[in-house]
This record gives sequence, structure tokens and C-alpha cells, in this order.
Amino acid sequence: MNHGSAAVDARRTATESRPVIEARAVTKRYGRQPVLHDVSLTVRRGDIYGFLGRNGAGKTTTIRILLGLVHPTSGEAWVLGHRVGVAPPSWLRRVGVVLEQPGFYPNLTAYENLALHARMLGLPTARPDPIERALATVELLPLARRLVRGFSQGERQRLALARALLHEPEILVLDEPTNGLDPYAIRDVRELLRRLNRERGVTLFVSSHILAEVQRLCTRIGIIHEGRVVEEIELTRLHQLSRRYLELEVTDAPRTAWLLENRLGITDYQVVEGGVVRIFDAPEPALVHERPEAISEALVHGGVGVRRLAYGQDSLEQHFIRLTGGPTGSPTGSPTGGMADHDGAHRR
Ligand SMILES: Nc1ncnc2c1ncn2[C@@H]1O[C@H](COP(=O)(O)OP(=O)(O)OP(=O)(O)O)[C@@H](O)[C@H]1O
Repeated sequence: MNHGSAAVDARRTATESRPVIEARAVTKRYGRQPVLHDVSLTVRRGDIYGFLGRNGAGKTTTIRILLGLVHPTSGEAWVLGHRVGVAPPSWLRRVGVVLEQPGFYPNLTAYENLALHARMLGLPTARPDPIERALATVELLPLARRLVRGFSQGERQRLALARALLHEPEILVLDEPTNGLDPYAIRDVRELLRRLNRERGVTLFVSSHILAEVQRLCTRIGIIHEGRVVEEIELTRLHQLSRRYLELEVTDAPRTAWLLENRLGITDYQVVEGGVVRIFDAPEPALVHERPEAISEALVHGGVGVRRLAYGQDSLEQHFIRLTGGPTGSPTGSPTGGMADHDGAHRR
């Protein structure tokens, strides 16, 4: 047995499970105006982290603090194990950034724009050419010699990504990367980001106000509302939240839980407030999805009154709206961004 390599593996695992981006109780005020309150978030290596919030929620401010572009009023930001604003910013070389509305020199070609940036970064002129490689990654190589002036918004966005990828960063931070793009361009950007994560192991931090977009792309989601992170959640957990369930309003929730587990072998359920129990699945799924009366009978038999029985599905949109306080404005973004509110016998 090779103890040395086991130790290295253990060390590597410990390093990899450490957050690569972290905000600890970050607060920001502009003058007297509070913008961020006690924001804490954690991004791990390999995550595609969606930072979701309505317009003005504080996404850009948080991103600027994480990148050291703005100082927090209090709290700490950490990137790749370095305290932002305290450690020398050498870690920035390991981070690629696409901020909103990226600027380019319109009268230079795509290649020339990236060449300027490469020179600023002090990238060595090497073979294979890193500029061509970055352009190829975003499928812009055929437009390399075209003036940026004539680029569509989608092409500009991909060029911004190419620029962020020039130095092959470990982390990409993107502020609303699909803003203003049509559904096809949005899909292209999404697939590109997914590929970067899967094939090159790039950790992604992506802000968005479009719920469906975040749900399609991200593995972990932080929801910010009025300057507070109201939830951080894994996508798998969100899927659970949007599952179809059988909802029962009962006279005795604790006894219902006992009967479900001990008489029916059902463990995939949730007790909600007010004597409401949601059953997601059972060892015999038909029991939940086709024969709910059998459950009701078993409960009545066990001494529990069943006041109401209905199917429901807590869509992600409902969940988000609940957390961020109502459907005013555009919480889910474009028409393509809204999620279906399914049959929803149960609505709050
Ligand atoms: N430099 C500044 N001075 C004063 N207030 C600011 C400044 N920058 C941002 N704000 C305020 O902070 C709040 C959060 O802005 P921020 O840009 O972080 O939100 P956002 O979630 O990125 O919004 P959007 O999705 O519209 O870009 C807003 O109310 C904004 O007006």
C-alpha cells in the first residue's frame, strides 16, 4: 500500500471540498442605503452555482465584492483560499470574469480585441495560439477577422466568454450572461458553459434573474432577495420541491406520520404546518398516484380524520415567488423563463 499517495489523495480531497468562493456575513451600504445584509454563500469546486434574484436584489454588488472591485462595509469574501482585498490579487489570474455589457473596441477584429487583452494579461505568445483556442471554444473562429462593430449581441457575449477564457481560469464568474439574448443564443451559451464545466472542470458562478435558466444550468442555487441570501439549495433538492405529491389535511399529523411509516411503509412524506401532510412516493407508487383512497382508509382506520385529499405540485416558480415576496415585477424573466404552474390542486 502506498501511504504517501493516500496522504496526497486525502489532502487533495480536503482541498477540493473547501469552498472556492465564499462570502461570510457580507454587508454593503452606499452612504446610508443598505444594499447587502449579512450575505453568506458557498461555492464548491465543480459547482455550477446560480445566483438568482430579481432586478436590484444585489447580485452585481455581491459579484463586485467577490472580485475585489468593491469593498464590503463589513464581512469577508474569500476566493480560492485567499481573502479578497487583503491577499495580493494573484488569485485573479485563476478567475475569468464576464460582467454585464462587456465592452470591446468596435473597430478592431475579434482576434485583435483578444490579442490586446492577452497582452494586458501578459500571456506568452505560444503555440497553439491561446486566442485561437479561446475563439474555437466559443465557436467564433470563423469570425476571428471580422470587426466587432458588426457582431450581434449573441456573438459579443460569446466573445466576452472567449476573453474570460484566454488564461484558462479555474473559475468563471458571469453576471447575467444571457441578458438580451434570444432563446437560441441562450441555449448556445448554456451548452457552452456546461461543456466548460464538464470537460475542463471549470467552476461557474452565474447570476441571473431567470428562474428556468438557472434551473436548467445550475447544480446549486443561491437566492438573493432585497440584499439577503434567503436560500442556498442543491438542484436535486429543488427537484424534490417540484415533485408531484398527494396532500392530505388531517386531524392528527403526528399520528398520520406514524401510520404512514408503520402501517403503509411510506417514508417519503413531509409534514407541513396546519395538519397538512404531503406524500411524494411509496414503496408501491400506485398507492399514492392512483389509489389515494386506500391511504385515506388506512388513516381513518387508524383513528385519524381526513378532511381533504388533493394532488399538488410545488413548482419551482411558486417556491421562488414565496421566497422573494410576490409576483410583482419580473421574477421569472422572459416568457420562456416562466415555469408552468401544474395542476396544483393546492395553492397558497
Ligand atoms: N454605486 C452605487 N451607489 C448607490 N447604490 C447602488 C450602487 N450600486 C448599486 N446600488 C444599488 O444597490 C442595489 C442592488 O444593485 P445591484 O446592481 O447589485 O442589483 P442586481 O441584483 O445586480 O440587479 P440587476 O439584475 O438589475 O442588475 C440597487 O438598489 C442599486 O440601485
